[in-house]
Amino acid sequence: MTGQVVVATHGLTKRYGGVTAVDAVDLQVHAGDVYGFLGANGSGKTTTVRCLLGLVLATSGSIELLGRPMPASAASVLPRVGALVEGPAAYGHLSGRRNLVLHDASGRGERGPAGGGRRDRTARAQEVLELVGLGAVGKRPVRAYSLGMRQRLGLAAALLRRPDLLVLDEPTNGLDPQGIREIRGLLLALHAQGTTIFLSSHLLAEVEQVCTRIGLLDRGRLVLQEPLATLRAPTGRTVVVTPDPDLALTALDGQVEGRDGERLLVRVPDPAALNARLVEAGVRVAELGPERRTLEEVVEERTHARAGDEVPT
Ligand SMILES: Nc1ncnc2c1ncn2[C@@H]1O[C@H](COP(=O)(O)OP(=O)(O)OP(=O)(O)O)[C@@H](O)[C@H]1O
Repeated sequence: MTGQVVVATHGLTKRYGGVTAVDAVDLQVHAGDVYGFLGANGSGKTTTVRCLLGLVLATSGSIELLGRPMPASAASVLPRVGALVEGPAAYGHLSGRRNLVLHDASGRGERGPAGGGRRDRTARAQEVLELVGLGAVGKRPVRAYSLGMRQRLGLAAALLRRPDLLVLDEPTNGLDPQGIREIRGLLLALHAQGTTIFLSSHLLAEVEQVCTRIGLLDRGRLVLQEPLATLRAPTGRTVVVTPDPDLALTALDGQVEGRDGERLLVRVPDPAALNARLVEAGVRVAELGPERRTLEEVVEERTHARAGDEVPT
């Protein structure tokens, strides 16, 4: 299954009147990915997710989910997709568990573990409640739930059918750091079990910790789509922190590209070789390692790269 394309779009475009919310986007999500779909507010993430799930119709372009065209194959594809889009809806006067049972019963198409009678549904609901950490409060009415609990209930609903693909739009919205950590752990566990995850978010640090591949939207356009490991690969420079920066500057003769107090950026790709040279020259080294860009730096660079492109209309 790994390597198979589970989400593919070609030239996906969505216009609302004069606003192009999504602009010729070519997405590729492979089986086994945790795909981090990044972009500032209003960049078009939610619209893209809605198009993927057949909730809005694209203006042009094509979409395939799990190898089948969307929305034409929605009836057969969607039962294999778990989705959490823009804040989960639930009946406040009913318990979390009852909401899940209703959700289960109303689902389109039945597959695998889904189906069965009321007892099966209740058991399944309890199972996913426990998975998202709501096992003990499943019988309470949802109106008594905190925002974080509601978010987790939404995630539980998305997991009911043991989906092959999980599509989550800002799943940590409104959660506190503890809640964010819990969702992160859950996503990692699901990923380890083989679920492919498409996660839209504007929280770079979160995405950096769970995702294997990154797509970045900037004003409706996909300006970056690469494995995280590639983006975070060493830049070919080495960072040195030393209490003897002047001595280091002399010893490295022209290879220092930047200096910030005791921190030097050196145009040498091999930290071990550089360390040997510094020690030999009598330079004390406090820290030394390959320079890597953070996801935040990459995103800023790609987003800014287009800032000057704007043609006034
Ligand atoms: N139903 C709609 N009618 C008109 N314009 C819309 C509609 N939905 C979205 N848009 C516009 O499309 C653009 C992209 O919005 P979208 O909600 O997809 O962005 P987003 O990246 O998900 O942002 P956020 O993180 O704020 O949800 C915005 O300019 C928005 O105003």
